[in-house]
Amino acid sequence: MSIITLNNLVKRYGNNIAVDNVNLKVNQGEIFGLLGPNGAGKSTTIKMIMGLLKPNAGEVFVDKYNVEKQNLEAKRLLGLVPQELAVFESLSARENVQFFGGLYGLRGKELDEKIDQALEFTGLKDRQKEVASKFSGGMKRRLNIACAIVHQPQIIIMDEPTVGIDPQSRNHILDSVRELNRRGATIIYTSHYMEEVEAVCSRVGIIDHGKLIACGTKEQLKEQIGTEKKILIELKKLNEDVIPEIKEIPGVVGVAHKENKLEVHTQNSHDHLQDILFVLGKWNLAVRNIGVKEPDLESLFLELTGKVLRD
Ligand SMILES: Nc1ncnc2c1ncn2[C@@H]1O[C@H](COP(=O)(O)OP(=O)(O)OP(=O)(O)O)[C@@H](O)[C@H]1O
Repeated sequence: MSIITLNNLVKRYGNNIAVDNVNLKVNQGEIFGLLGPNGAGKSTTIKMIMGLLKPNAGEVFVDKYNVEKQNLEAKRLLGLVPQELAVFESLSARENVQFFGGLYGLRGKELDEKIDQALEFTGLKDRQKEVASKFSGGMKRRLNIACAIVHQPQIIIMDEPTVGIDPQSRNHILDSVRELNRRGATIIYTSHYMEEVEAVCSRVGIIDHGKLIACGTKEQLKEQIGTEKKILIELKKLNEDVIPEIKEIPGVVGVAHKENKLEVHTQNSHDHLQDILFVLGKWNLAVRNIGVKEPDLESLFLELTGKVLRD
C-alpha cells in the first residue's frame, strides 16, 4: 500500500525546472532512496512532500491527505530531518528536542518520555545537558534526527543526513535508519552517495535534472540496464584450452585472461558460477580465489545520464 503519492509534480524557479512532472509512490514500511547528484531536485521534492513549498502543478498525498489542502493532518504523520541543521546552538540537547516535541503538541509526561526515547535512540542521553554548540558535526546531525523523530512519526524523511560527518556518526545514522524502519516507520532517504542508498534502501528512485529517470528495487534497476557481472577467478595454473568451453556456457558473454587469472563476463540475470566451476573441475584446474563484481547503481546512473554520479 502506498503511503506517499506524487502525481505529475512540477516546480519551477523562473526558467529553471527543478522538479519535472514526477510521478512516484512510496510504499508503507519501506526505506525508499531518492538518489541524484547535487541540484537534481531532491530537496525541492522533499519540501513539496512536507507542504513547505507549493508546486506549480501536480499534487502530493500523504496517506489519504492532500498535502496542500489538509496540511495539518499530513504533517502529523511526517518527520523531517532537514539537510541544513535545524538545531539551536545555545540550547542543550534536551531543550532542543523538547522544543520540537512541543511544536508537535506533546506536553507533560508524554513529552518527557518521548524526549528520553529520542535522546536514547540517537545515543545522546548522556550528553543531554550540554549545549549543542559544544557538539561535533556528527553529534549535531544526530540531534537533528532526535528533534525530527520525537513525536514518533509514521513517515520519516531524511534529506542527505550524512553530509560532512565522520564515518562513526555516519554508521550510527545508517544503523538508526534501519532501526526506525524495523520499528515500523516508512523512510525516505535522499543522498548523492550511491553506497549509502545501496546499503539501506529497499527501493530507489534516481532523479536527474528534476526528472525521475528510473525507479525500482536495486535488483530491478541493475537488471534494467543489463549490466554485466564480472566473475574473477584466480587459478593455480591456467590451461587456455578451457576458455572456449567456458564461452559456450549460456549467458557468458566474454572471457578475458592474464597469466593464471580469468575474468568471465556474464549476463546479470543468470547465476553462472556453478557452471563455470563445473567446467574448471572437469579440466582439473585448481581454483585459488574467486570474486564476483556486481554491477552497481553508479554504473546505472552512468548508463542513464552519460555522466558520473559523484561531483
Ligand atoms: N529557492 C530557489 N530558488 C531558485 N532556484 C532554486 C531554489 N532552490 C533550488 N533551486 C534550484 O533547483 C534545482 C534543484 O535544487 P534542489 O536543492 O532541489 O536539488 P538537490 O537534488 O536537493 O541538490 P542538493 O543535494 O545540492 O541539495 C537546482 O538547479 C537549484 O539550483
